[in-house]
Amino acid sequence: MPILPPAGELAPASPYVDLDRESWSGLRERTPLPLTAEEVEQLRGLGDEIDLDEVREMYLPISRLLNLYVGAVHGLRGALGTFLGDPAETGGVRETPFVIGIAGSVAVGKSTTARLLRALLARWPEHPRVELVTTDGFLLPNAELERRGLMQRKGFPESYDRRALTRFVADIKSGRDEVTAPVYSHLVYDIVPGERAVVHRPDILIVEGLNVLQPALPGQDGRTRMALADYFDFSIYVDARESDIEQWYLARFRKLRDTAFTDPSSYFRRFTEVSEQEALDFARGAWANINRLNLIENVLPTRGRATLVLRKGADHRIERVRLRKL
Ligand SMILES: Nc1ncnc2c1ncn2[C@@H]1O[C@H](COP(=O)(O)OP(=O)(O)O)[C@@H](O)[C@H]1O
Ligand SMILES: CC(C)(COP(=O)(O)O)[C@@H](O)C(=O)NCCC(=O)O
Repeated sequence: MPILPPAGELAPASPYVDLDRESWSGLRERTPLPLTAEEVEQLRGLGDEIDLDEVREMYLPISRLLNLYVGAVHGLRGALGTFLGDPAETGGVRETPFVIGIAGSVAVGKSTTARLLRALLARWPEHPRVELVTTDGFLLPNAELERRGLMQRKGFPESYDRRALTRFVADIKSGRDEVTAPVYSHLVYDIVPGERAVVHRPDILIVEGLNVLQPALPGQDGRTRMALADYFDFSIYVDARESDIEQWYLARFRKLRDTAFTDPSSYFRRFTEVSEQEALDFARGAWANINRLNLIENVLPTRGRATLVLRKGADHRIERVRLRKL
């Protein structure tokens, strides 16, 4: 039975506003659609069914909201600059990039969301330079994962160099001209030796990855460390039913078996040489023992921290949107 507050007292306000498709879609107002059907097709990931109507109805309101947030945060930075005196002397707080984190399970479609938002946000004249980085570049190399007994934990928080990832975003946030990150290859399933991705002072930085909303690591000597999310101005959690995500993961594995896995340098090439049934048995195991476990133990518990939760249905269309208002 629900416990009612004593007469005269208000129930605690929910920190979220929950909207269905129709209500959310109306919030795009007159935001123009700057993409064509062909561009959407190029941006969407393998198996992600998003089309131009979905972008117009559900992604344009996100673009409008983020444009308003960027303006508001710049206003706040102006206030901080005024308080601190000459902004140039205080590290130019006004010019700090706006940072967006995008979290969610393996195979939920984070990278499609991130690429679409990058394209939509870059069309606003106020913030044309939008950079996108994925956190996989900060995975420990396979040799190190093996040394630590973590090869079956790829994607779990402990499989990343979390300090380097946080430092990377902190450096961009502090307005450095050029910041670099290691690069991960899905094809060879490892960090690419010697390769670096370069980020040059963007107006907006999008950081996409499984664990971007994880709390801070406990520091030594009782000192508090900064978490990656402490550098975010806005965060998005891409959500869906666990059974739908599993189906998307398996369908993608089947498609990859006919495409990327046939490349001689693919780590998964052996699955093109066994029956589809055997390959899918492996994928089911990887889902159950690695990715589902990580979703339940680490990723899903961070959902409540996101500014915006996009809940997708089995057809990949966003069914509901939850926006943090407090
Ligand atoms: N084994 C693989 N080989 C090639 N590409 C892959 C492989 N696994 C995942 N990808 C691609 O990597 C990207 C990130 O995938 P993932 O981490 O599952 O996140 P999401 O599906 O939420 O974007 C996707 O574009 C996906 O298609
Ligand atoms: C590379 C990933 C850990 C995702 O990295 P992210 O960019 O989210 O940090 C993930 O896509 C992955 O490959 N997981 C390993 C388990 C598997 O092969 O399904």
